[in-house]
Amino acid sequence: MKETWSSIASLMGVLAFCQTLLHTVFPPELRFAFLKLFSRIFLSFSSYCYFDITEIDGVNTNELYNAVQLYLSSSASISGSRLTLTRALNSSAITFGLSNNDVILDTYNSIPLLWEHVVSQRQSQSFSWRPLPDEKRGFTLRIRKKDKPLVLASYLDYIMDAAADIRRKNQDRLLYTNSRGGSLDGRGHPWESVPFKHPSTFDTLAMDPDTKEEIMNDLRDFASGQSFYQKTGRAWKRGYLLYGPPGTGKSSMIAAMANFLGYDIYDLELTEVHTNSELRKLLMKTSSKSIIVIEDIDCSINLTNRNAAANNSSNSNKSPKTRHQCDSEMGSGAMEETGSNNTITLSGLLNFTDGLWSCCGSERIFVFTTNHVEKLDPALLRSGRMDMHIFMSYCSFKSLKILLKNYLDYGEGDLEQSVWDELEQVVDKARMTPADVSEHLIKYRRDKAKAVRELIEVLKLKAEMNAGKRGLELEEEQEQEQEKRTLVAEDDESKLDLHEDGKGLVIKENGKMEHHHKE
Ligand SMILES: Nc1ncnc2c1ncn2[C@@H]1O[C@H](COP(=O)(O)OP(=O)(O)OP(=O)(O)O)[C@@H](O)[C@H]1O
Repeated sequence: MKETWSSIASLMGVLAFCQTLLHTVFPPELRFAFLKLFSRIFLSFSSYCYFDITEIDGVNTNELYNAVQLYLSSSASISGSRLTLTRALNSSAITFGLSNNDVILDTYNSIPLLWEHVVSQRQSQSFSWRPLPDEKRGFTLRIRKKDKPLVLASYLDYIMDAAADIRRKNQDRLLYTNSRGGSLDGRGHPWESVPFKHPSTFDTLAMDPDTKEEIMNDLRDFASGQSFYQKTGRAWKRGYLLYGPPGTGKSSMIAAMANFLGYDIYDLELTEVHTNSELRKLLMKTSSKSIIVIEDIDCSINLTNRNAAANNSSNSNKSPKTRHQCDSEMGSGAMEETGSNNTITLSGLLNFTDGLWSCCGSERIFVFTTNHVEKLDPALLRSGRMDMHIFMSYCSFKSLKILLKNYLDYGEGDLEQSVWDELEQVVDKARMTPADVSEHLIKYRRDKAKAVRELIEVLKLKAEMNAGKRGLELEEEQEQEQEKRTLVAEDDESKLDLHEDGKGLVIKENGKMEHHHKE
């Protein structure tokens, strides 16, 4: 035993001596050159080539490194045996990552690719304006030499796109508002943001399934249409007009759109914007992949103009009216432009949505909502400005089925056919909004059978009321028609009739006839 230890000690001594000799005979520069030469020879005989993607490129952060890290964190790579877990700021999702100096195999178009996460200690820095992390991190991609052109042409782009998608999905979406009277926050941003957590999706939205499918396809085409918009030279934007009575799901539709595409929402409160240049600044500060919403467009423009006019004339300090006040006060000339440069006008707004500014930003969706489509200026409705007009209607039978599924978990077979028939018969006539139906279902949701029974009763009552109202309206219309006819008849009699009968001018007034003979 003692002999073994003494031979190990003497071996170590010899090794230490050799190392000192090596360091003295071969200075570091020579050793480095030798290693380089060796690796070149190795690479020229190897059938693989290697790409290093370092975290920090010089002093700049390498975007590709972050993208690869995210890409490798996607579910496909969770099969690795040792992974790191992270949760980023502003995110509710946990992502997986490759551990230090671990490898993972990926395939792209059936080509095998090996990724290694290389982490080494950084040599201590003497002085730097921008201190670098202690660890030097990077990814090394190993591919077969013959696959190199294909990988370089599309694999890296594919990774960048996939990473952007993952980033969007992981990151909580934000809801931006400009309700600070146009002032900037501490960091000079005109928008305030809060995490956007509206749970509405196209699945929960109660509306005609065909229309829903059409809208979803339209959104899909838009989101994946970069090359189409580039090829045709059109601005990459799309406008939707949502109209219908209050409570039919316009706001829910916007939330569903945002959740479907993973876009942020900018809720543009026009009553807080006072000039066209303010509006331009706000729009310029929106990011791509976002939905810019202008709710109650009829009220917003009207209010601003009216306030501006009031301020100009009396310089009074009136507080802005709410949308609901506006709703009840709306006159028909809502969309008039003031023409003044200092005031936000319809044309100012339309100029932006028309694409004059779109050269500075792309992939934006505009959504305008209104409860009074008939009051909108035709300029706004012109095709090209609003690409799709979506009517959000009262609760139909198809919508009702979705609400019953959402709130009571009742599917086709869960209710007797006679109940479905009864619901189908009254729901259109009742003209209830999905909001009212939802309220009702929430109220009785603990007793599902009662909820349906009560709903049928309410629908019937509303249908009867509507029929009665319609009856009264019809009676009123008939009376008015009759009155009109009487007036016309009376008017006919009292009408002044002038004509020539060859002998002279004949004047017929109130049934009496007078002849004025020619001289
Ligand atoms: N089509 C719908 N599908 C599912 N839920 C709906 C629908 N319409 C309304 N609701 C329910 O009613 C509530 C109010 O609806 P929402 O605010 O989307 O209507 P709106 O048309 O935007 O109303 P307003 O014009 O008053 O803003 C929603 O939170 C949702 O629960």
